[in-house]
Amino acid sequence: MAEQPLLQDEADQRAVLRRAAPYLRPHRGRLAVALGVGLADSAALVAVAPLIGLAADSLDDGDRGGLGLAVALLVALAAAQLVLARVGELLLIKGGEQVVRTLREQAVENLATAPLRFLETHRSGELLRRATGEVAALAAFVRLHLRNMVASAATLVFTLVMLAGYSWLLLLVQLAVFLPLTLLVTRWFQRDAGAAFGGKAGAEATVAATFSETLTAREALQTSRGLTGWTGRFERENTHAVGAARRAVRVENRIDLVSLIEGAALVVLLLAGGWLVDRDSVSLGTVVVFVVAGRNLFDSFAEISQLVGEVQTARTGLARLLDLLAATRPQGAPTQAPAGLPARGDLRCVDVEYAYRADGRTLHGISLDFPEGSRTGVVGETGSGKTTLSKLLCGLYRPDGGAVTFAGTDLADLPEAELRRRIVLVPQEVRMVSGTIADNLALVQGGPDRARIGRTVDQLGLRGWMEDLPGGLDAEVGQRGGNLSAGERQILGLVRAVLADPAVLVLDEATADIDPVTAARLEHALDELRADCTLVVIAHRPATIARMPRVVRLDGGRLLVDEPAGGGPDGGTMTGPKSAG
Ligand SMILES: Nc1ncnc2c1ncn2[C@@H]1O[C@H](COP(=O)(O)OP(=O)(O)OP(=O)(O)O)[C@@H](O)[C@H]1O
Repeated sequence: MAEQPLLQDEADQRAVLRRAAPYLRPHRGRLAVALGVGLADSAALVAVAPLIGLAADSLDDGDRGGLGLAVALLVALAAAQLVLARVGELLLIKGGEQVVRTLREQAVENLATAPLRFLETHRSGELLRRATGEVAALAAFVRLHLRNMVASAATLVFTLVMLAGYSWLLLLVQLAVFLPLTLLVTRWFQRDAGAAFGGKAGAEATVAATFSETLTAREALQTSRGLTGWTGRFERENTHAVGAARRAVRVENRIDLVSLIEGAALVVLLLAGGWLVDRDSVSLGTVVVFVVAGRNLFDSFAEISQLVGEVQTARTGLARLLDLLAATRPQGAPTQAPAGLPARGDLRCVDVEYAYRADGRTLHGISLDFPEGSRTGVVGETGSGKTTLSKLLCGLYRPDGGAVTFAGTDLADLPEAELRRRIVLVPQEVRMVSGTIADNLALVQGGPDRARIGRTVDQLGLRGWMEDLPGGLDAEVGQRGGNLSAGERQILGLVRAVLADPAVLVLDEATADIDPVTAARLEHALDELRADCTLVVIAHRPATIARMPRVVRLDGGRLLVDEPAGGGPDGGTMTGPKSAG
């Protein structure tokens, strides 16, 4: 079984910043300037306390000149701080938003090129949540809290350094009360924060994924049994999510204990300061500096403590997003087609093995040649592995063993765009994007214009059908093509495939939802495709297979029959085991 990176509910929260570094790097200049201005802002704030201390000492000494200077400096500092605070905030928000934008774009790009198996293995709601919800939470953190976080941390450090310059003794007294208790509380918080916040985010993502499945599978769920069972599951997940949110709040509340510790530290500071002034060990101004700066100290610590929850949420979101980016990072994807790769060629699979699960193989040693221009029907009972084979033939899955090659080149060595130019799959369920029919047909590489679309519609004998559609080419297809019937979507899927003019066209039950008369007409038109287009048609409908000169039958993931239809000799190369079928 091919190794699939699986996303975990509780993201890896180690070294989050180091893992985020590649996304920060392009914006490091802007971020450095923003940080520099932020630090200058904090330094200006911290400088207020010594100036008030200077004013207090000048007042105590009757020094009017010193008092005037201190007041003038205070006014200048207040004005500078106002400007620095605003500029720093704007720069930091702008830098942070750029980083978030880079992450968002990368997530969308990675998901658009992620291997099909990765997308199939994860619930789309979960992927959506990581690629949009977590990014939105990060953007909100940047807008609302990042600046406060940086300013508070810088203020805390600068204040400690400044107070140490005034009186080691008073600082030690203050820290002896404040620090050990606060560290204990913080450690208590941190011990459970990762699991609590990760659990909350994971539980919310599960609810979101189930909700999005409710919307996509609502018809199936509307039977009374389906809905009851599903509602029960939704309730259980919801209860779990509420429990996880409560746990996160309880853990977050632990941080509030820091306010109590602050009060105790201030009382101790005033007692010790009064005693030291009484003994002339420190000046009155120094105690004033400690009281004023102490406020900064506690305020910034309180701010940090209050933001710890937000930081943890943002950190968890970032970690979940980074996990998604790591799991979907394009790995060694070829960027250039091998020199001389022809536009047309033989498709071949050699000893192909494939397993979805570790406990059982789906395809066993399939070897088949599809020479250029050949027409092959693939049949087999439900679950025999036809769709799996079609995805391997188109390079949407990588074989666990053996290889699929086009014109002698392993599909794994072809860049995605080159592969799609040559091999196109039309599945039973045709995907559409919102917009008009013309928009959907123009999605083909090269963006065909209306004239070319018109010619292809004519070629497939669909002119009348298209004209009967209200709005014709300009009809809105609705969300996921919901304004069209399943058969109409299939017809458009076929038109789109023919417009792509691939070397190999693989149809997996691509006409199953179309009425037999229209299907026969379309299939006849497909027979008339250019002679060098290889056609592989998977179908249960006998009339569809009857048109094929060669038939391959799968049974339990093994090649049972590979022979010209009706046992004739003109069905193309046969390399697999043959039987009478
Ligand atoms: N995404 C998947 N994850 C796990 N198992 C899968 C997946 N898709 C298919 N299978 C299993 O692989 C086997 C082959 O499935 P496949 O869809 O290839 O059969 P099929 O011949 O195309 O069937 P049908 O005629 O119903 O379309 C089945 O047993 C199926 O349960």
